[in-house]
Amino acid sequence: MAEIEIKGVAKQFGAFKALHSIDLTIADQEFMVLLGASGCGKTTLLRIIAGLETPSEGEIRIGGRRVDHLPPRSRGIAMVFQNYAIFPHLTVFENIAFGLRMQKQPEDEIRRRVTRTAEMMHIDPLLKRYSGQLSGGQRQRVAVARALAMEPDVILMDEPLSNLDALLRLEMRTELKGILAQSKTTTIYVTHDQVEAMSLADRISVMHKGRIIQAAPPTEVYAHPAARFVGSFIGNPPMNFLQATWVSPGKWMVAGMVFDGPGGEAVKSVEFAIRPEDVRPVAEGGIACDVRVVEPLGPHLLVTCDVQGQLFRAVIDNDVSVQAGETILLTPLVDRIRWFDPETQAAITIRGS
Ligand SMILES: Nc1ncnc2c1ncn2[C@@H]1O[C@H](COP(=O)(O)OP(=O)(O)OP(=O)(O)O)[C@@H](O)[C@H]1O
Repeated sequence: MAEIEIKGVAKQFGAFKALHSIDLTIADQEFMVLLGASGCGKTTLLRIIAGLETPSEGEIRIGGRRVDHLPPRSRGIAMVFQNYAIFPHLTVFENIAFGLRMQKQPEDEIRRRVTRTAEMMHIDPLLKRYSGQLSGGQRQRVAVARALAMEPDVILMDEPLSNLDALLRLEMRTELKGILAQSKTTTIYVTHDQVEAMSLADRISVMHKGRIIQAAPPTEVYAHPAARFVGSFIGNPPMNFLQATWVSPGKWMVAGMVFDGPGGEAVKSVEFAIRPEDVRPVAEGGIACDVRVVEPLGPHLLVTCDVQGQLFRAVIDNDVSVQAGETILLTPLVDRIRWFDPETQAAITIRGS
């Protein structure tokens, strides 16, 4: 069992606070992705879990055992990093065996584990090759095989696919998902690529300025962002936000249309949000959108508009005739509308949404 518990973990670099009291529990065998823009603290959190960095505050437990005072080698983890430290002068076999030799495992055990993980990663025909002669994708597999050969409880990965070209990235992503699901390890995977995060994760922790803003399954993060930041970071193009004005309890005017929204005394102002794919063109009664740019995206059109001085993007079917300079009417799918508090930026939940 390798549940990972992170409690109140903070990290200060001089006067700069890189992490603010992080609380996160990753279940045994869960695939958790840390997602966020450059500098949000993902790598720092991963390095603290690995033991390569000491937290300024907080505790870390792996499988119930407190590890934050233990050296990396005693934590039962294996790591795969962006510049995956494959030794070019060693064969693939010796690269995969590297950690096992450090652990002084017996020779027949080393052979068994190297062969098994090489088969798993489809690099068994390459075992005798020198790693310097491999392609980027093959080197990447060697790095993952080396981590898996340790049979760790936990694998930590920091942008492991970022050096690969787009097609190889896609292939490796699919393979990694399958292999890690079989291997029964608990995985923490750092990326700033939201597509990678969505496709791999059981849960995504969205980080922003040293905090975890939301930790939830990918579909939940996408459909129900807990904060404005999450909606604006996840999704390509991201969520649209429009100002709303109060009409009467539970009714809000948004760009000339009235919608049911948050009610109650406490709600004084709200922001309306809708994903670009959750609007439909209508002949009358929609939000008036002044079309600025139309971009064909294969099956869809990306239409960038101005709505009363606010940027609004719509993804609509490519059989709709629309041109820059026109005004079109778009109506949002009512069950996809989300509301945010402009002050706290937190999502306001209303019944049924
Ligand atoms: N050793 C250090 N000394 C001072 N500041 C640091 C140190 N390491 C990281 N930081 C700062 O802490 C913040 C978080 O860095 P971190 O590397 O964790 O971000 P990240 O989200 O992984 O970004 P990236 O995707 O660019 O790797 C950054 O502002 C970084 O400049």
